[in-house]
Amino acid sequence: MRISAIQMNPGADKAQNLAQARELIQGALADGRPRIVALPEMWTCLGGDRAKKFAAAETLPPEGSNAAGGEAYECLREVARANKIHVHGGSIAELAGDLLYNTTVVFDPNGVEIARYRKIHLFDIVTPDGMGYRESATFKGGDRVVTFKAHGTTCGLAICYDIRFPELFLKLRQAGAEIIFLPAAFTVPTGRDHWEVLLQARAIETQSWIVAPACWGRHLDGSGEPRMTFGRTLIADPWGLVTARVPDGTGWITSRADATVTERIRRDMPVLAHRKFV
Ligand SMILES: O=C(O)CNC(=O)[C@H](CS)NC(=O)CCC(=O)C(=O)O
Repeated sequence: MRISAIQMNPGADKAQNLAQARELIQGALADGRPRIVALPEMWTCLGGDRAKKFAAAETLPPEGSNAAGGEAYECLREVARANKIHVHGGSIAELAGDLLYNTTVVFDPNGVEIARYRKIHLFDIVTPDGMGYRESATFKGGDRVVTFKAHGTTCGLAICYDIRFPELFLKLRQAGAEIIFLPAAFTVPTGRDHWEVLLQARAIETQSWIVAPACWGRHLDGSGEPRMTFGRTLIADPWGLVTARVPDGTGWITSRADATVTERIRRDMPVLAHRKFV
């Protein structure tokens, strides 16, 4: 199954971000004939203040209802249906009372939402450059481990900072995942030292393909300090090798996630059966 991961440079203008996403997805489709296209974390609004984040956020329709949603939600649905592909919608801000959820939605080629995952681990840390992040001031954490099936393959969902919690990835593997999506907006100091290592480690441990679309560059909203993200969108195979990565700038990569590779690695090195503690 061929999968594309998109690297974007979203700002605080939602309409511009939607246009950028559509253009990059069309590029990936023309170039690589993927069956699944995946976007990065918070591609609808990055670098904006709290008010901009709330303005870009959407109320999601009740899960399983197939009712109409907001602008980004319907944009993802339309791209899936028009191109007959699965669309992994990176993550978008979901209205949840006085806070938001950081939420992934996935659409099948008929434009039906087949999965919804709310980021579990929130980024409340200080990076080595002294910058403080408090995601929990704006977002609530989810509490459900989510997988979905695409063309018979089980796929698992995680978002950004979740990558640092291997127990979530073990749960995804135990739920049958062979491909795990990790949309991100990594900081530059943590990305430089941890991004590839963490993704490769999770790929090796879970013996799964890891698809990690990332935001990249400066995210300006015309006021205050620009926010910077690391980028380096990549796909790793279940042996942990990086099969493709996007250089600085916007763009995409496409890799073929070959199930026979996954099966062989899991058969020859049955780490799941060898576990002692969980
Ligand atoms: O807040 C938004 O607008 C979008 N969300 C993000 O950018 C999130 C929370 S601040 N970023 C991360 O989780 C970075 C993780 C990271 O960089 C690491 O684990 O090192």
